[in-house]
Amino acid sequence: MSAEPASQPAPAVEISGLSHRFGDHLAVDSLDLTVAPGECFGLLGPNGAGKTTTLRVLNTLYPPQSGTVRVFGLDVHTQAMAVRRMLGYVPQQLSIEGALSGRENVSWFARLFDVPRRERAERVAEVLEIVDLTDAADRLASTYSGGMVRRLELAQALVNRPALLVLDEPTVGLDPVARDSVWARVQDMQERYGMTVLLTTHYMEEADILCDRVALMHLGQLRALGSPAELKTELGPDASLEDVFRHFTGESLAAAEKGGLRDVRGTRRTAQRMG
Ligand SMILES: Nc1ncnc2c1ncn2[C@@H]1O[C@H](COP(=O)(O)OP(=O)(O)OP(=O)(O)O)[C@@H](O)[C@H]1O
Repeated sequence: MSAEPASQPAPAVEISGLSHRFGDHLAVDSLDLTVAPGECFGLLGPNGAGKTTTLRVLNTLYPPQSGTVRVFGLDVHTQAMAVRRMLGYVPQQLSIEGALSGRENVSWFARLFDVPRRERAERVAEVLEIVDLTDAADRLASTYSGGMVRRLELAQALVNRPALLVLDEPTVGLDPVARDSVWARVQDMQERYGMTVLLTTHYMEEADILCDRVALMHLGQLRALGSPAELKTELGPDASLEDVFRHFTGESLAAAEKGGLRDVRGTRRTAQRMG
């Protein structure tokens, strides 16, 4: 009897022919993308490239208008609840409640994501420890610095031990030390639990260091795909990932960062409202 062929593990993310319109505007245009399990994958591109829209379809927030999106083989449209259980998501906008303590914020997410009641307190303490917020856990979140708020959001996203962690510009508006601290936690989690990470960032040096592969999007379309090293080598011996970005989008990073600053101001306004 011939042996059964070994079945391939499903990709962590499989996007085929995804398009998404807002009225007449085509925000995502026939996107095909596959992310392997365990990979750290960066979705890059200037403001308005379609990155957040893609993540929102993936996160089951928007139903796919055309094409298919699967997370570990599960269809985001027909198996949305099962997909949500596999996901941790840190959105661009702040998602924490300033009038609750750090611990209460994470506990609330643990309830929301069906972490069994008996395990909740322990899991909440575990993720607060991972993001180095144990000492501050019982302070109101409105007293946290920007970096602490981002680390708290990371703790929220991690509390259900997601197989896929989706981060939409998690370090925007943070100083370099706080940014490093967020990424160190993400890498630690990835190593500990073999998590797949899909992130967007406007910081090319971060993408270069952190990501196994990156996709460059522009005007809703995929323009380049590969490891940072491959993309840089294709462009020239001394090319940086910023050069690759400029080459494929025709935009300067300064323009992209201008949008980033807009986001920072928005983030800060939200933080002020919280506090
Ligand atoms: N809810 C919406 N209604 C109308 N247009 C939208 C909506 N959300 C996004 N868009 C438009 O779709 C396009 C893609 O937006 P998206 O937020 O996905 O881009 P992005 O690559 O994430 O940009 P950024 O880096 O600024 O976050 C943009 O032109 C944007 O203005």
